[in-house]
Amino acid sequence: MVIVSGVRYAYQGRRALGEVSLALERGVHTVVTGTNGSGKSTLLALVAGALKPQSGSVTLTTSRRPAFVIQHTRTSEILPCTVRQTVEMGRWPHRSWLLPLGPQNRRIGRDAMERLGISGLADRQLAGLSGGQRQRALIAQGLAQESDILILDEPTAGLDSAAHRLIRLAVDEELLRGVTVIESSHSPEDIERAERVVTLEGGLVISDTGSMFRPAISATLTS
Ligand SMILES: Nc1ncnc2c1ncn2[C@@H]1O[C@H](COP(=O)(O)OP(=O)(O)OP(=O)(O)O)[C@@H](O)[C@H]1O
Repeated sequence: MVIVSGVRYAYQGRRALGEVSLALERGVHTVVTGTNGSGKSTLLALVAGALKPQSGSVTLTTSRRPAFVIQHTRTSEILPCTVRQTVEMGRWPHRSWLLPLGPQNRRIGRDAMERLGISGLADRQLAGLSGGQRQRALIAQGLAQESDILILDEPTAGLDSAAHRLIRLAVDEELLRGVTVIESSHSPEDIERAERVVTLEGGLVISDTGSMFRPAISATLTS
């Protein structure tokens, strides 16, 4: 589904990612972990196509653009849009050219807000929200894209346990739909739930468990 082959990336000549090669299988939940500055966000941005490899290549065996959810701390504090507008941006690639979003696209946006427990915030400005609320809006935008690859950069960082659980549930639902999920996390709980854990250090992969049995999903969905 995702083939990262000999990828390197440096910011202003300083190495962020050394030579990284990974093949990520369709429908597998991979968590990328590692210390601060180890290159997790850079790797995710390269897979998402938000950054271009300076050498090597990233190949996706899908024609759909991955849904890439950045950390809320990386969004502008002054974005002039509501939560609803933010989430509905996830539907823009699906709308007819220059036309407003139709009822089907709006319904998908509403469903995504509901899954993240933010329907009551729909008309609030994104900039006026707490960090955790803003993070949930960004994740709802990612879900609304209905891509077959969902890339989440530290989606649960700084969230309370209720929000954490909603996000885990949403991710599990995506996995059951066959979506390939790649997320970065420092959380032992998130790492425990992953099928595959890739650990970076200094821009290099220092351990990779490969795909493992997925034990936690059905338990979460039935509890
Ligand atoms: N826009 C940037 N400009 C310059 N250097 C950057 C930039 N973004 C990241 N870096 C550097 O690249 C390296 C990898 O950063 P990256 O954000 O990928 O790490 P990370 O593992 O995601 O870190 P964290 O856990 O703190 O989010 C770090 O040394 C960081 O300082």
